[in-house]
Amino acid sequence: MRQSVTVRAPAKVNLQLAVGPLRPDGYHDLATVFHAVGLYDDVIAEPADDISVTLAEPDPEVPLDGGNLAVRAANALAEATGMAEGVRLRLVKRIPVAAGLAGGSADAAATLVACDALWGTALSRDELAEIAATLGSDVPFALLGGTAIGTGRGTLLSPVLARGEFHWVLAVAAEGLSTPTVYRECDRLREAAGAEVPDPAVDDALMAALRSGDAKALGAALSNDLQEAAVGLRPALAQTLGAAAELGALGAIVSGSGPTVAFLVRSPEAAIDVAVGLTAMGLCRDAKRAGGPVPGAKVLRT
Ligand SMILES: C[C@](O)(CO)[C@H](O)COP(=O)(O)OP(=O)(O)OC[C@H]1O[C@@H](n2ccc(N)nc2=O)[C@H](O)[C@@H]1O
Ligand SMILES: Nc1ncnc2c1ncn2[C@@H]1O[C@H](COP(=O)(O)OP(=O)(O)OP(=O)(O)O)[C@@H](O)[C@H]1O
Repeated sequence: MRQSVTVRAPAKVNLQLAVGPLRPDGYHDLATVFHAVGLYDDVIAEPADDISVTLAEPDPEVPLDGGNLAVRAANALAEATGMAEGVRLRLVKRIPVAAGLAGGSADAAATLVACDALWGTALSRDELAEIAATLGSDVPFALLGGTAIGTGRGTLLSPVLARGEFHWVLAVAAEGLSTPTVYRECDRLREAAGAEVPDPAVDDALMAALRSGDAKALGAALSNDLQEAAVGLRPALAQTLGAAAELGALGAIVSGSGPTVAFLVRSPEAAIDVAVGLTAMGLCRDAKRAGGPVPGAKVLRT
């Protein structure tokens, strides 16, 4: 048996997030364009008698019991394969928690890959993706990485060929937002407006921008149906989004359920300008630079 496996777990932004009506099962049908970016957690897995998790840096927001998404992933893989092995998981968290960047989902996907290697279960990517979908709507994409269209509740994926690399600045807020709360607020706003909610569809202009690698067109095409709800719950986000033009960004969008705001910029140099500007204006707790698209959960070392 292997001694230790380290897997890299990247964050994501949603370049588009179109949200359909509330379904009877409590989820919403989506048409989303996921995009994995170069901001990573590391999941280090070592053989053990039972399944446990520790953090490289203590963080009271991250549970250390069976509620941790990495532990849930290890349990789900053990159950699906009949494995009696344990694992000691250590998380090096760099992705901010409850930030709309799918950090917990990234850890879950990376744990599936790590335990699959450690336990020698050798499941196919499709088999891992099936287990991933039981853990959360963002987890199958966290396995796949790159850029992909997500439909259904976000678990039906089709990869997109994006030309070139894009540069991002992620403006991290001081406090997270709960994903179900943001979806509920979106439903409430829609009900109050009384308009019919159309079936979600992927935007052609966004797809064309990705295919041609046109960052300016991509900046103009970014969209998120959860943005109004996230701003309603966290009004300060309006100011952060509003700073995009002044800072020379090509576009800005709330990432997923927020509250992180993702700024698309022209170059790594422009990313430094935007990060410095956001910090100087006091608009975020932290401004993280990242490029993308990048591969999903991937073994770094064994
Ligand atoms: C906002 C996004 O990050 C965009 O990619 C995802 O849709 C959320 O994915 P996630 O955090 O993996 O979400 P899950 O753990 O599957 O679901 C948490 C809650 O979010 C809401 N939810 C999630 C996905 C979806 N398609 N519709 C929903 O309404 C539901 O209230 C659900 O109970
Ligand atoms: N390994 C983990 N890392 C971070 N949070 C975790 C983890 N396991 C469980 N959680 C819990 O999950 C909640 C959501 O955290 P996460 O960082 O995944 O949010 P998010 O990025 O907003 O998710 P998403 O974008 O997928 O909706 C946190 O409040 C935390 O208590």
